[in-house]
Amino acid sequence: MKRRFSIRSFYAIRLGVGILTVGCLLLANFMPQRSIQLFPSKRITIDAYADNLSGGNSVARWLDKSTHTFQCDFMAGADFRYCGASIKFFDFEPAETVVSRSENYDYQWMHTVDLSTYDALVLELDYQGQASGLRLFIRNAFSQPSNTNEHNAQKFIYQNLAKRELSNPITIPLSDLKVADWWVDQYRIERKDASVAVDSVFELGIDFSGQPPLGKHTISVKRIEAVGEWVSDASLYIFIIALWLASLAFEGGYRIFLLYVANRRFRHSLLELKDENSHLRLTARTDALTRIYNRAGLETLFNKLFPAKGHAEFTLVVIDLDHFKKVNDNYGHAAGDQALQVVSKTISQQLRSGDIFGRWGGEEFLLLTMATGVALVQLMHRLNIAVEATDVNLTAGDVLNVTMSMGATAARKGETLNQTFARADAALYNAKAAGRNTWRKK
Ligand SMILES: Nc1nc2c(ncn2[C@@H]2O[C@H](COP(=O)(O)OP(=O)(O)OP(=O)(O)O)[C@@H](O)[C@H]2O)c(=O)[nH]1
Repeated sequence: MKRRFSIRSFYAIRLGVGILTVGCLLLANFMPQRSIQLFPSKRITIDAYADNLSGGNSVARWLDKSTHTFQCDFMAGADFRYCGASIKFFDFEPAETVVSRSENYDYQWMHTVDLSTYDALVLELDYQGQASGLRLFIRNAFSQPSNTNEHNAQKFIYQNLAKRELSNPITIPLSDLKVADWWVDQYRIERKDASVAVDSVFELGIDFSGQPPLGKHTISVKRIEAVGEWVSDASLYIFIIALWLASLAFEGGYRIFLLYVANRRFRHSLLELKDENSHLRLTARTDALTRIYNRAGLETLFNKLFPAKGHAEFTLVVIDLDHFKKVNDNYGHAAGDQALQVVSKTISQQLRSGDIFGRWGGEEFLLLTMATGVALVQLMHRLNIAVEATDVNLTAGDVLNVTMSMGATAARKGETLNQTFARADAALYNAKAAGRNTWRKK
């Protein structure tokens, strides 16, 4: 299996993730802020209003609509003096954007803006007058069954702006905004609903904090913008941590996978070695021509049985093909080989599973059998008859029959292989002397 990753690849991945981390941090620092211009805009109306709408004497009027400059003329009369400008959002472009509420003004709010993904509001205002400061206010749609459509019942959020701040653009973090106490009191808002929300803003306004001094005050609303980061610090850090965790998890997982593969390969080669080993052991003990035990194989087994533990427990039989030289001389060596193969197969077929049969060398075989007495006699006869009756069909087309002579002897207690073998060999000699194709026992 081809390895796609090496340890060096992991270092490369770590370096890549490191570079990506630094890149993200730099990008987050140098990336321009995300912003939305709320004012001026074509899809808004800005209207100036004052307490003369509710029975007071203060009036609001536009001095210059093109610069959104209006004047509040506070006059005594109302219990609570007010005057300001209100910006409302639309999803279409209204015919007129700069209006006065006293002129046939429609209160319905048309469209909401979600500012919750921003961090701050930036305001540019101009103020001429004797008040200590102005107030930015926001109304966010607040749906309670009882007050769904009532304009004043919508969540009122504000921040006071000191007069001295107004000479420059002011940045008001959204987290600095407050929910007005009067709104909470008046509408008996539960504490869980009394927190700042800017997800459905439908009105932004500039008016006065507290009770402003009587007289004329001039306000120009130049610009209102919401600004924020493209990616919050929290998201950025979560992303970086997730990136590292993912790369480390990948690395860990892949290392485990590599270990698993290496382990499997190791186990596989171990099995192969085992197979090879047993194959070698088998070949070392097997005769290449006849596929029965060879001399080494027989000796290994005989070493466990000799010196003989008991008396006449088993019989050792030496088998020798008769006049085999003639077979070779008359039919050729290859025919002799074929005869050896056929004879060893024929003998094997006559044996029991406990019998040990192998080629001792040349045309000589050894058989160690548990058969003794009558069983041995029967076996010996059977073997002589079977071999004699088996045709050796030579490749050249000739059919050959071979015979064999056998010498058998029972192993005596304490005897070595050589001692038993010598007696069996003497018995074989007797069989040969008796005319061959027979067996003798000693
Ligand atoms: N084809 C072949 N011949 C073999 C092999 N091993 C031994 N021989 C031959 O077997 C013959 C054995 O001959 P001898 O020992 O003289 O005995 P024999 O001709 O079988 O006669 P007796 O044993 O007296 O019956 C020799 O010609 C060997 O060359 C072998 O692996 N293949």
